[in-house]
This record gives sequence, C-alpha cells and structure tokens, in this order.
Amino acid sequence: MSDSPFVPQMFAYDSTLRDGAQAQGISFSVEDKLKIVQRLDQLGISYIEAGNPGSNPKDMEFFQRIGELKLKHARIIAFGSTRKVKAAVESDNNLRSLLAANTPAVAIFGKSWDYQVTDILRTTLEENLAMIADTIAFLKGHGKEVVFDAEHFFDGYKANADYAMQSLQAAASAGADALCLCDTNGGTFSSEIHAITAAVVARFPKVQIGIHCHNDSEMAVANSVAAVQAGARQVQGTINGIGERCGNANLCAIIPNVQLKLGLPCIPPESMATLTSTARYVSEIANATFNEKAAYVGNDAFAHKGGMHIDAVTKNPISYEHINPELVGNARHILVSEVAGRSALLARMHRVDPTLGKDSDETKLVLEKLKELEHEGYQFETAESSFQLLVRKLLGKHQPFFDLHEYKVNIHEPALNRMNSSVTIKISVDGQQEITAAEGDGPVNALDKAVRRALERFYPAIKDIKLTDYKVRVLDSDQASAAKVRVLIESRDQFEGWTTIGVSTDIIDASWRALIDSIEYKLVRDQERQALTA
Ligand SMILES: CC(=O)SCCNC(=O)CCNC(=O)[C@H](O)C(C)(C)COP(=O)(O)OP(=O)(O)OC[C@H]1O[C@@H](n2cnc3c(N)ncnc32)[C@H](O)[C@@H]1OP(=O)(O)O
Ligand SMILES: CC(=O)C(=O)O
Repeated sequence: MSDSPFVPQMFAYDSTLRDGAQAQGISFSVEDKLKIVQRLDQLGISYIEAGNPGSNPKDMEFFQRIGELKLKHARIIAFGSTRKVKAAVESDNNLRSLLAANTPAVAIFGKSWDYQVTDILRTTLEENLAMIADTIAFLKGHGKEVVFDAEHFFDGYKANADYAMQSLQAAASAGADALCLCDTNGGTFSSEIHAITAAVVARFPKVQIGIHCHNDSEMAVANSVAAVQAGARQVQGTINGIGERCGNANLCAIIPNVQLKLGLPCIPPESMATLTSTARYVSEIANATFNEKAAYVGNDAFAHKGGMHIDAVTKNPISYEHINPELVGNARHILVSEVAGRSALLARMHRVDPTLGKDSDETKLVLEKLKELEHEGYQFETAESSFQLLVRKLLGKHQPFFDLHEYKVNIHEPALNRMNSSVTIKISVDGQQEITAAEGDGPVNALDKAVRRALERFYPAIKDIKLTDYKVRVLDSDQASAAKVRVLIESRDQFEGWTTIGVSTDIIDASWRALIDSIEYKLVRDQERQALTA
C-alpha cells in the first residue's frame, strides 16, 4: 500500500450534521455528531459542515469538543450567514460565534437572487454585496478558509444573471476560497445546472466552484453530477440525502457516481467499500428508517428477482448490474419467488445436495412447489429460512425433530394479568411423550411458550432463540373473517437472524407454521455448524 496521502480531485463536502439536521424528525445529540464525524473522516470525506455555532448551545458545545478528535482526512466547517444588514462585522453575534467555533474553515451563505435581497433581507442590492464582501474579508482576516454558499444561485441567475455573478464576484474579490452554487429550492433542471455552472467556471477559472443541490424535484443527485461535468470540483450533500423538505443531494450516490463513473477520486479508493456500512451507521444514529431501495447502498440495489435476470447474472453479473456491488461494500441478493426460474434455486439447493443441476428433476419439483405455494399466499423472498426447510423436505433430506400429537388453545375473558390465553400441547421426540401447558398474552404468545417448554427438555439450544418480530398480513380481505393471513416471524440467536413464514385461513395455524419453521431452522443450523467444526 502506498504511504503517500490521498489527494482528491473532487472535494466531497458533507452537510449531514448541518443541512441534514434541518430535516423533519432529525435531531443529533453532541455525542451523535462526534460519532458521525469520526465515521465520515474514516470514509475520507474532505469537508464536514458540522453545524451552526450561532444557532444553539448544542452546536456550540459540539465545536468546543470537536478539537478532541484527531481527524485524518476531514476539515471541520462551521456554518453561518453573512453579517446583518447595516451592521458591523466586528459586533455581529453570528460571526463572533463562527470565530468562537475555532474551526480551520467556515461556510457563509449569502443572497445571490435580487428578489431575495429586496423582499427577504429587505435591503438594497449594494448593501447585500457589501455584506458578502465585509463578512468574507473579516473571516479571511482571521485566517479562515472560507466557502461562500451562494443561496438560490440558479434561480437568481435565471432572474438576473448579472447580479448573481456580482454576488460571486464580491465573494471572490474578498478572498473566498470556494464559491458554492446552491439550488436552494431544488427546482432547477440538470441542463440549466450544467449551463450555468459552466458559465461560472469560465468566469472564475482560478476559484474552486462547488455545487449544493436540494431534492425537491427528485433531481439533486443528477444535478450535482451535471455540475461536476460542467467543472464544479466541490460537491456538497448529505449521507442518505437527509435534509430539509425533500432532502439534499445524496452523497452515497454522488460519491460512487463521480469516482467510479466519472473517474474523479473524492475518497480514498480503499474507503469506497465502507460506503454501505457508513450509510447504515448514519441512518441508525439518526434513528431514521433506512431506504432499502437506495442506489448503491440499499439492500435492494443489487437484489435480483426476475428468473431471467437471475439466470443472466449467474452467467455474468454485468448483465444486470451497473457495478460490482462489493466496490461499495454491498452484496448481490438472489430472491426466490413466483417469478424465479431454476437458476434462482440452485445455490439454495446446493446447500442440501451439491450434485443437483439446473435440469435435475428435483430442481423442477422445487420450482413447481415454490410457485404453487406463492399462489397460495406464501412469499419466500422475505422468508428464506422457510424456503430452505422446504427444499430439505422436498429433497427428502429433512428429519423432523418432533411429532405433534395435538395442541389446544383457550381464550380467557376477562384476562388475568394480561394473560388471556392458555395452550396445552402434546408432542413426542423419539417415542418420548411430553405434555406441557403455558399461559400467554394472546394465543400466539401462549403457543410459543408452550412449544418451547415442551421441546427444551430435548433440545436445550431452543432457549437461545429470540423472536424479534412478528408480522401479520391479511391476504384476501374481501373474505372478511375467512380471509387468509400470512405470518412472518423474525428470530435471532447468538449467531444470526432468520425469517420464517406461515399461511393459513386461521391466524393461530399460520403462526404455528412460522413458529415451528423458526425452531426447526435453528436446530438445522446448529447441526450444520456442528458438522463444520467436527
Ligand atoms: C438555505 C439554508 O439552509 S440557509 C441556513 C438555514 N438554517 C437555519 O436557519 C438554521 C439556523 N438558524 C437559526 O438558529 C436562527 O434562524 C438564527 C439564530 C440564525 C437567527 O435567529 P433570529 O435572529 O431569531 O432570526 P430569524 O431566524 O427569525 O430570521 C432570520 C434573519 O436572518 C436574516 N437573514 C437571512 N439570510 C441572511 C443572510 N444571508 N445574511 C444575513 N442575514 C440573513 C433574515 O432577513 C432575518 O433577519 P431579520 O430578523 O432582520 O428579519
Ligand atoms: C446554503 C444552503 O443550504 C442552500 O442554499 O440550500
């Protein structure tokens, strides 16, 4: 490995902790911010815009503590606005806070749309240019690297190109190190972004030009890439695209687009494989639901379901994958479902019998049964473990772990201590009979307790199973109380998680099927692990 420091050709500028924190439902604690900064630094981000020191005490505390961290790649940026109208920079509270943040670099947003100056700032066009110039000169005088965010630049340019350019000129003449063009309202089209950015790059050939896009027209990533193609060399965005309204440009798509497709390195090549885990990490800390459909980093980004696609991808992945998923730390998923073909089944069938091929009778049998069960309401793409058990059963390789003789469910109303249900169950293992009973908060809970109690004597490892989720979906609601239900149960032990499924017109029966698959899958996996270590 080379010891020479990585030199980006494109500066990745992350605003998750500033613009991302302006998203509805997001609020990072100081500890959250410190953790995210470290993770972004490991990813190799060049700039981290980490908050507004003039906005709130939490952000100021963050800036007081950030010095504790030793960062390898990132420069921390404190964010604020140009000075107030008709005010002196020296006495401006926002600017004092920016200096108190003690960061090597600052970002200042200022108006570049004439209408925003007259109607929102309610001042003259000349005063706004003076606000920009005074603020940047003041910060440069304090030794800061300064990024000028030209707010509403594209709308401003379309309304009054001359004034929009004057705002950039004021910033550049005052010493700004980068001029960042903002599509603040997120309504600009990629062709306009490209043309306007190209005009700015031509006018300011010696200054770094940045791009900051919002996603109000679902075009933030495309617009950012268009600006890069027009010559922008700093690209702003947030992890997972979180941000105000519809969000910001998503760096998890922009970084691989720019680095892998346009050939402009923005993070060290060896960090690219941590992109997917970084996206999940930030989502977890933000307490946000992760978008599994996200390009590059979502679970579904390389999930193949159509039988013909699976067949082709198995022959050569580039047939239906735009990049190798491992480059961004993601993985290929082959889904089994009613739209699968034989190729989709082979990897699962080989776990049970490696000699089987695409043309084996067993492969056709499993495919037919899969389609029949999916027609009945099963959905195996989300219940891989039940499918794996089905394959074992159809191939005659499954040895049942117990025989069920009967179970009886009773509902007690009124409930005592929320235990409104009880179950008695009779099973046998190798001829030894066991009868147990259990009470539960609902019949499924009572059933779960009773079957575990009955089996634990024979299979103590069952104690390690934790049921982590239980989902019920009514499949044909027009049948009212006779409708079929699909139950999905997610389980975990100390090694892994797994999902099983049951379908029936009776919710207790559907739950029983999913529950028994869960227990049997655990026992099968324990056997497989023992065989590996034997
Ligand atoms: C596009 C963007 O994302 S820009 C960043 C937006 N982010 C935020 O607003 C989050 C942080 N903001 C805050 O915490 C608060 O708004 C503060 C502390 C900065 C200011 O709070 P307040 O002083 O109470 O003002 P308030 O938020 O109500 O109004 C904003 C003021 O800033 C002025 N302002 C807006 N843009 C600028 C600018 N570029 N330069 C100078 N002043 C500006 C407005 O005209 C308004 O001034 P006024 O009070 O004289 O009418
Ligand atoms: C500065 C900024 O966040 C914007 O204009 O969108």
